[in-house]
Amino acid sequence: MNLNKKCITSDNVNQNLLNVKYAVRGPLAERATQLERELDKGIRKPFDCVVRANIGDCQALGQKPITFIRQVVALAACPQLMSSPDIPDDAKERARKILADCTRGTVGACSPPAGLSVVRRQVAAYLTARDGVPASPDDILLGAGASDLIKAVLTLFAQDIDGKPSAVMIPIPQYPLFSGTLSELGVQQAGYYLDEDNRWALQTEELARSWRQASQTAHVRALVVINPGNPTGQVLSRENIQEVIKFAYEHDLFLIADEVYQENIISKPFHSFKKVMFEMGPPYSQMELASFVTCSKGWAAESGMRAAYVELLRLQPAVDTALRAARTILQCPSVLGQCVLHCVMSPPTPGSASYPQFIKERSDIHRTLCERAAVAYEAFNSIPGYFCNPIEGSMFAYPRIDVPERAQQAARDAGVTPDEFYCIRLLEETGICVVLGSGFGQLPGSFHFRTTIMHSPDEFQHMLHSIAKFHQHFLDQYS
Ligand SMILES: Cc1ncc(COP(=O)(O)O)c(C=O)c1O
Repeated sequence: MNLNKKCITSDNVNQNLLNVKYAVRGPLAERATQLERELDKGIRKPFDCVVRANIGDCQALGQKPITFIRQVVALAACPQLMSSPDIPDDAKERARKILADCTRGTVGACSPPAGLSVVRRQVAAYLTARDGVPASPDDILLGAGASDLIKAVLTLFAQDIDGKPSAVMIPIPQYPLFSGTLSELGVQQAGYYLDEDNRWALQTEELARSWRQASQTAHVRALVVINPGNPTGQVLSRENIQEVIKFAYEHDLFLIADEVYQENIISKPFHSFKKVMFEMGPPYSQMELASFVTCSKGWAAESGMRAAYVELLRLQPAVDTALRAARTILQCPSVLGQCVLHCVMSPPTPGSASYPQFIKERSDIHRTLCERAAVAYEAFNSIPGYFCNPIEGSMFAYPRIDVPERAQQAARDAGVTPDEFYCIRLLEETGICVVLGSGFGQLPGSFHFRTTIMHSPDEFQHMLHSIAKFHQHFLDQYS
């Protein structure tokens, strides 16, 4: 073997991997890390610290974990704590209940690949209460976060048919888990634009346009909807969901409903796709559906625990078997993560020992979310050249920015897109790290960035103030 010659190179590696992009942790985030190191070394910058506004990870921004969840996890991991007088009885009961379903009563042993039965039953009970339609634990698969499960479901479409590639419809803007995973799998993306001038509504004419265009070269197989939206923060109305379901029915599309922000609701009620499908009755209530919820979001915000579920409805048994066989190879999702999911699906109820503290913690988190959404909306819309839709759900603002023509030219000269140019300048001059709109997709000629809104009040105010000041300076330079 010639050791100077690599066995695997960019020419012979799986070419799909070379196309994977995930802007949330892309070059801008890497530069932010570098800037932090430079600040640590005492190198002077126009700012004192880097503000991470790129990731939707609430605990990374200072949100405290829910005590009940952590007590159950601690007990499950270390049952000796059962004798502790400091932990309430309902947390102990919960841990005992979960451990009773673990092999030999330990979270150190693998669960079945689909997840512990006790957890899947709890998910089904939660869904039954949420939708008013019986859910079955047999339709639930647990995973290491929604990312893991979404990838598993998208893999089902990585198949050419009669020599024609498959395509999956995704919103633009979208969370780049979808575009990145489809690139990795070699599945075509059929983007449909959300209507920014109409609170990011999902227009069926646009779905039809996207479908027609993609159908010229591919078999369009599935339709992804992210509701509440990331990065767009809209919550779809029931009527809008009905239109989407009808569209999917008429075009033989498998529905993929990413509903991970269903508990991050600010100003508009959330309707699950499943509930609306069942309310519509046959034939819509008989369609295939995959819907996802994760512990990374909502009030739990336990991203590091990597726990989520997918509910899979009316899959052909052979497809269900194939998907489950593929999941078997991965052994099982983290059993501690499954404990978190159990708590999220069934939090303390009135009358239980943990309830008062739980309800306070959960209400504080929700109040913070609503306050930040209102502040961000006001602040962004008060900056000349900025436009931001109301943030109805999720935990992001996605303002549109008028980038002056001279700045667009400067960006072209620098070989970057105008939004990248803007975001790099913002980072270098203020230390604020956002995610450029190109990472999510945007109408050609429009420019955005996404920022998380879950910072502490002081940091958030400082951030909004710095962005406004930066923008004025940018305009002075390029207008
Ligand atoms: C819309 C959307 N879907 C899925 C995910 C994946 O979440 P998880 O942490 O459970 O993998 C995220 C994470 O940010 C998201 O924003």
